[in-house]
Amino acid sequence: MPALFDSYTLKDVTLRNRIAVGPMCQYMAQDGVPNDWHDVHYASLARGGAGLVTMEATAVSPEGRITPGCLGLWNDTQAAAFAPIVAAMRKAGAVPGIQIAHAGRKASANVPWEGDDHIPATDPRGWQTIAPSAIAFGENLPREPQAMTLDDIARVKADYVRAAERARDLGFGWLMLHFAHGYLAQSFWSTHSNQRTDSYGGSTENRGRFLLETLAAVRAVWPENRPLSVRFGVIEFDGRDEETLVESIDLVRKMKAGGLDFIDVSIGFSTPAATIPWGPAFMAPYAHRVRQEADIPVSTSWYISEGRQADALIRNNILDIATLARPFLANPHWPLEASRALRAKNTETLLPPPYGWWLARYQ
Ligand SMILES: NC(=O)C1=CN(Cc2ccccc2)CCC1
Repeated sequence: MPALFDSYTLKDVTLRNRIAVGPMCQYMAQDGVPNDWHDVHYASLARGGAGLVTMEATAVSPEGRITPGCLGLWNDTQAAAFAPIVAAMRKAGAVPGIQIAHAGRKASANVPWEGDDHIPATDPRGWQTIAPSAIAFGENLPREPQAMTLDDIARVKADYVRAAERARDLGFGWLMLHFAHGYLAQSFWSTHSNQRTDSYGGSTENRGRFLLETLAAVRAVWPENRPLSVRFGVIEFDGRDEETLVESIDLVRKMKAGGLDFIDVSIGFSTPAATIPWGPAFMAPYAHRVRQEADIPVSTSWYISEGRQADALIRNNILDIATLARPFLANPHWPLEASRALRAKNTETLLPPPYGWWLARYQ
């Protein structure tokens, strides 16, 4: 029976435990370049003992950023600044992961604590966004995106490939494509946002095309022996959940056939008219359903916060990995808290010696 502090091996990568730090936008970059904020943030998360630390949504192009403060991996200056962060995460014993992303019609926004809304068209900090169709998300993100041409689609796929190559060459051990949360890839899948009449819109096959083509293009350059995952919104909580789940699980099967190794199951967030059933580990049942029906290892996040809760999800084979995000903002050493709750005997090795040696003694 697997447990939270068991190792996990996928392809040639082994995580020291089943705990993953999920990607969390920091919005602290300039021109997409990592700086001392990211250096300290990611090193401290890795030193906290998690098996996998996935860096935040990193844009594959300038217009793919959610905000001007997002990280990017579209040029060599950015790539060079990631190198010491990857090294620090590895040195701390975590597998370094990264999420590469394009925000689509949710791009060109102010950071959450400065409005969490679209930058006005008159403000030079913003930019014209692109999406499958010229349909705005609404509410705090009212600006209408430009409908993508087939050339735009080809370019963005190529941008994903270039970012994946840079992540590969930087030595990241785990790559996650951001196919969730109403951003570009999710917006091709959802009829809330995709009303194209060409081969990228209409049928489920057409709406899944951008995701499958992008996955295939990235798979071709991402090493076969390193896990390739996606974070994908399988449900919208928009009143059509069963229909969306069935279609989404079928698309996950196609992604697996296309070389996907792992999926982090999340929410579509394609419409402001969603009713999210917030609650303890509320996405775990959906993730488990994807795991069983698409026969692929899964993680999920969302309101997983306690050691025993996370351990139960692993022990009962609900999830293969437990992804936590905000609990790690509150406590980068969350795995220590969990190991104490579970009376695990790994404090000595969980944290680096300057911490772990003392914490394992003189209780
Ligand atoms: N880059 C991402 O995937 C982000 C996801 N978020 C999770 C979230 C979504 C909706 C409501 C609460 C939290 C917050 C902002 C950035």
